[in-house]
Amino acid sequence: MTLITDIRLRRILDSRGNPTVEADVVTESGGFGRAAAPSGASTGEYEAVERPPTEAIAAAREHAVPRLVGEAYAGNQREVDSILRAADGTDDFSEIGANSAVAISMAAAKAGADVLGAPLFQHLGGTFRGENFPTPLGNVVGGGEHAADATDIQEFLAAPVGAPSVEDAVFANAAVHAEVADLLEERGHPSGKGDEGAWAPSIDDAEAFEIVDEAVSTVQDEVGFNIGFGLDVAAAEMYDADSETYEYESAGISRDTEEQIEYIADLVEEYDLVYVEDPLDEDDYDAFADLTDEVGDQTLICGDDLFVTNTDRLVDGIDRGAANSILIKPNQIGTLTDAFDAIELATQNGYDSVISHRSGETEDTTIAHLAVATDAPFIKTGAVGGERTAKLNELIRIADDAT
Ligand SMILES: C=C(OP(=O)(O)O)C(=O)O
Ligand SMILES: [Mg+2]
Repeated sequence: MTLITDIRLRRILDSRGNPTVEADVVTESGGFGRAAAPSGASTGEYEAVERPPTEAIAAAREHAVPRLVGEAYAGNQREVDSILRAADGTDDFSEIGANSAVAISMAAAKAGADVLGAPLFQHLGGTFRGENFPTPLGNVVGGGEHAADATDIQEFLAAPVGAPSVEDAVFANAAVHAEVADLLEERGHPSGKGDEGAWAPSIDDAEAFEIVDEAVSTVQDEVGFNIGFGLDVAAAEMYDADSETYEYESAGISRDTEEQIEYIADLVEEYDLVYVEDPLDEDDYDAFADLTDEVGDQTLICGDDLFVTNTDRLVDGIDRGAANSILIKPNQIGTLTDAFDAIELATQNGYDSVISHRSGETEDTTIAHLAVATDAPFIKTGAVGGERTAKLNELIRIADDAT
């Protein structure tokens, strides 16, 4: 019943106005799944390769589609994904593009769920999935590669860890986002938004810390539950390999690796940070390990560019005690099977998985289902903006249907 009978690929728009790949998968019994690839801006050096969509689509039509249509079952995700890997023939999806691969992989999962008449999270997670829902990390102020002339740290995140429900958490993040706008206005920094819908004011990180801290406290008092504070430093983007320093350009500060570790450890203390992503360069496992040693019992130290959803890199991290959490972005690795394998390996080794959007997104909601299916403690998918609220609203619907 889930034999794949047709795959269609097309170019559609992403949230930055760039083209991306969308896939439709149809099965023998009329099951249908549609999914689209997201796209990063602060991409990790070791990510699977995103090809220009026209090339990725042509290559997938030539190499992957004929091997899947009439041959693979959408309900058998591992089979679909191993055919995608074999059809590509490289380690990094540089032939058919990780964008074509992930779109087909996710569309096949949705077609498989459709045939079963089950929601995607249940198809992926099975009946014995956990009963928890992820806490959304809401990007409220940001810069780095996501906005020009804004903060050096890429993302200042609200983390409503005490929220009694997904719905309360989603609305709390939106409230922090709105409160930040008021504070920026009061301080004379009216601001536009970056790629993920966070405010992108022309201020330095020190002022952003003050503003987000105040906004989080104000909303916390209003809603009556705990809202934490988190960061995606995206430090690989500010690391200068020649001078071996982290360059904070808006503040005119340069930190060597030791200073960077101490700076981050101090921030964890001062702001009681519950989440710190990519605080160090993507090649520096040892520095990640040192920081994890220092503050890993107080906060999540999450590897995004460090691990790129790749089990080989995660094994290296586990061996060296680098980080205690992994960011999961299916398009970084190319298939849902690879993403699941990374989550499973992480769980077995006491690392928390955080499911994530990309800065370039579509209305696709697969990651909301992936987070619920895998019992992930956090999902990072923005606070406001249509392509972000697509996932947040889907989470609210999933929680509503599942409880
Ligand atoms: C979502 C992120 O940004 P991008 O998609 O640009 O890598 C990130 O760095 O976590
Ligand atoms: Mg990141």
